[in-house]
Amino acid sequence: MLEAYLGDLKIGLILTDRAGRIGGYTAEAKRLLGLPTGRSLTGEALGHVMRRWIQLDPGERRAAIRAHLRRPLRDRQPVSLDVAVEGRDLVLDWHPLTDAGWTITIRERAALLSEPAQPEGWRDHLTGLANRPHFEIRLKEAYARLARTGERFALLAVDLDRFKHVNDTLGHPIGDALLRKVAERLQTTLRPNDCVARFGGDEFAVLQSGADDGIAVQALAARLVDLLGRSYILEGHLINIGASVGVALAPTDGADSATLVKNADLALYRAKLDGRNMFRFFEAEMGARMEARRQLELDLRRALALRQFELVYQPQLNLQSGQLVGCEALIRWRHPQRGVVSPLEFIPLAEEIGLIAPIGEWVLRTACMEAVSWPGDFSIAVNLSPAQFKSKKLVDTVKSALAASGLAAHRLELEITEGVLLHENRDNLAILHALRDLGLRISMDDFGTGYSSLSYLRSFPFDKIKIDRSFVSGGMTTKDSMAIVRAIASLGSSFGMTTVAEGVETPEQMQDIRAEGCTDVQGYLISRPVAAAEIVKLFAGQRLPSSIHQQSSGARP
Ligand SMILES: Nc1nc2c(ncn2[C@@H]2O[C@@H]3COP(=O)(O)O[C@H]4[C@@H](O)[C@H](n5cnc6c(=O)[nH]c(N)nc65)O[C@@H]4COP(=O)(O)O[C@H]3[C@H]2O)c(=O)[nH]1
Repeated sequence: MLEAYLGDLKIGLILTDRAGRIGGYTAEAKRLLGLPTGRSLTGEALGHVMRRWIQLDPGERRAAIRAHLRRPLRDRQPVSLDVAVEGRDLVLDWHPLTDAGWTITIRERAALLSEPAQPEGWRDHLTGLANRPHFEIRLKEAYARLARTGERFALLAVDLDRFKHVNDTLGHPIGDALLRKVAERLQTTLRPNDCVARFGGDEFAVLQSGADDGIAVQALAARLVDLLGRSYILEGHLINIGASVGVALAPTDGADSATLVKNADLALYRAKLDGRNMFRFFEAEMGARMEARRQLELDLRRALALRQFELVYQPQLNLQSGQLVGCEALIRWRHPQRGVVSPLEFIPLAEEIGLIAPIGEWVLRTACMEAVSWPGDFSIAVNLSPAQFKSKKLVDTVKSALAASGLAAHRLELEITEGVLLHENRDNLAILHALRDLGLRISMDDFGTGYSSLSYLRSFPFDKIKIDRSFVSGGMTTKDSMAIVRAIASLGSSFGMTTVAEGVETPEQMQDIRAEGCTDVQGYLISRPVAAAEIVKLFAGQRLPSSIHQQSSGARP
């Protein structure tokens, strides 16, 4: 008989006939499958033998295993299955034989590892998920399977959004508990041959096998984002985090593990840049875009030292007096090859790579130095990015810029956006109060575009509200926009704040803004942002377009 013939070959091997009855097997196969040594398997149906240990699995997985095997076995295609039998991680491979039977090889995963590791050595200690070395082996196996059977697969790189915040505010024990919960949720999405791993920190990865169509991969990616983004309750804390997912498909997005991992990471990076809490599939141009960004980052790191920044100034007009009252400083980056780079392009990058503090300090010092030489009492407004509030030095930097330039504090205005007050940030509120105590003014920029603009007015006594230009020259219907402008202007007037309408481009817009009760305007109609020498001339001569003079003195054009 075959059993005697195969003897005690040290591999797990089972042969079946076309009807699925066992014709031969090795003792190792019995050992691995946890079957009693004395019992002969010859003539038994393989399905019957398998049922015993499939039964050990929870119901959901049992059905999944059957579904996983059904089609390949029917179509006589090779198929692999990962199962746990009596604590052993096994890999079973079915191969069709020419006589219509099958060979089934059974291997213990430990034997697949190059170094003799215990199962615990494959696990992430905190969550019990696979760890990176184990995941890499599974990836290699998936590639081997792909070569053998053509079975495609997907790699989903998962990163938690705002995890660091939970760790920082609620402490590491809660952070750890949260990671365990995330692991549990991830495991519920698994099918028999999938693998989920924690790479460390809040980085996870899922290997989705049998990903022959993008639809199944997309469904899993969407499910991960949804599942991990649902609220968690841990030790009485309601915790809301999100998850970003980057997807790379094998073999299209990577012919080897390293490329696939790199491309899934690029897609993940894109998901984060696009606003987090979403998934993105890898696209070939992501690599090129990443490279372009890396180059921009290198250039930006050198820009301060190479003196490539300059400031332009955009004046603001008081509607009642018809006089210019001050201006906003806006940064420009004059790059030798790229030309003038917009702050919208490089400020977010500077925030991300930690360069905003030195750049912001340069803006502040330069603006104060320039403004001190202007005639009269014109104010100078400087934008502060929320990231600048992270530095403990902000108040000292402002103090020092005022002292070094000799600019009177009441002439300096700092513009902040809602990011500074998001989540009722107490530290930032304390910094704002300390800044105001220096005698300068604080204004709320881009008002009306945030989530809860009105509530910010309650949390801090702003001196000025700047109404976002989308309400003035943006796409909203004029009627709706003007209703909002009117509401903000009346709010400002009852709080005793100046209200500046931004982005005024036409005499008609200016006329409407005046009718709604705003106190000041800023926009291309008054002047585009201009160089320092030019703003001095504007202030000295008050040379404004005639339509503005007519309007500001009350006449209708
Ligand atoms: N279509 C139109 N646009 C108008 C008009 N009037 C002014 N603008 C533009 O609107 C932006 C106003 O600045 P912001 O809302 O503070 O928005 C600023 C601000 O958030 C940021 N930014 C600029 N300079 C600095 C800086 O020194 N530090 C920081 N942290 N952010 C800055 O970059 C944003 C964009 O700045 P810019 O590109 O200079 O764009 C400026 C200005 O050129 C108009 O009538 N029509």
